[in-house]
Amino acid sequence: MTDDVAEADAHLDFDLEDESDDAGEHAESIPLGDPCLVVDDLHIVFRVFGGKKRESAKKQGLHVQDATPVRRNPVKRLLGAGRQHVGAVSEVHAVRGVSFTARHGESIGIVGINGSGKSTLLRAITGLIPPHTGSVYVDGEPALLGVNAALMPQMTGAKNIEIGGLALGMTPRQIDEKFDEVVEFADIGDFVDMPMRTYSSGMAARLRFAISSAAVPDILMVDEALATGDAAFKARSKARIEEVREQAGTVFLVSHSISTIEAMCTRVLWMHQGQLVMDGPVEEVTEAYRAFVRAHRQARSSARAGGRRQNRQDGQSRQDRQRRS
Ligand SMILES: Nc1ncnc2c1ncn2[C@@H]1O[C@H](COP(=O)(O)OP(=O)(O)OP(=O)(O)O)[C@@H](O)[C@H]1O
Repeated sequence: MTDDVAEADAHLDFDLEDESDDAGEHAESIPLGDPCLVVDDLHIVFRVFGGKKRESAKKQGLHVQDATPVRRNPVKRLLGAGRQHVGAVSEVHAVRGVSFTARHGESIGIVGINGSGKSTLLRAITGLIPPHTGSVYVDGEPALLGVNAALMPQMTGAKNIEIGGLALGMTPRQIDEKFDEVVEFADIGDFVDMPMRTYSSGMAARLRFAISSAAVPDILMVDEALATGDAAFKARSKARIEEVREQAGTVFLVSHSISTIEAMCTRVLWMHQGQLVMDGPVEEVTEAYRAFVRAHRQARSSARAGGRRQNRQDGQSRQDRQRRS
């Protein structure tokens, strides 16, 4: 663990106490295969136009700096008039020097407070975001259809199963064969013929998970989808994750629910302020992460109590002064 963790700011937001249906369960370790993914000193930097993201990223302790101004060709500048962003260009260093190796058959949880870089790391592994520096070597095809992935909200669930399946490299025939299974797994019933924008967030997340795991991918990425499901869905998801691992696939699971991570993973990566602060067996990392979260909750509530005390004292002194004058 680095000093960064000890210095973490008070911008914390997570569900540590959501100990749910899967509390107390543990994923079984299976013999691991060869490495299937190597992440080597990976850095991801976003260029941000205007000040809003920059301020929120700064609050989370991320490294934000002014970027060198982009010189635009004068003709393009004129053509683009009215579409230019207002405010300075800055950079958010969302992933900072992350390195690790994953093996076939591993189920790896990624934990960390909001804005620590978990989703960015997943998206970089799938190739959705190019590395600023460093490298990602993948053996196999990662499937990422987490809750942030863009299926088409205006299209029906059925059409999205087709699009999602094609995006994952399935043939139209394979999609046809898997169709009923996906609908049943997602438990969306007749909603399959309704546009996805009419779905509850839970239904949409379940459908994404069902699509992304339909083809038993080499690397399955799951970003929070399981958090929105009920006990039965979680049990089905767990079985699906096991199936992927047994067929020598690798699973990455981002979740704010420690009990879900404990139930479904065999290894945990803890991200903080874009860095990998701990990488190890589930119990070791979740114990340290729980302690970190509790310490910061305590620090935050003491700071709030101190603030209230100070306000009361200030109010009292004001009243005293008014009485005297
Ligand atoms: N497209 C983007 N442009 C600019 N900054 C971004 C972009 N995507 C993410 N960021 C910033 O990068 C940092 C890491 O974000 P990321 O979504 O990876 O964190 P996270 O750990 O997944 O957070 P959460 O738990 O809230 O989902 C945040 O400060 C975020 O504001």
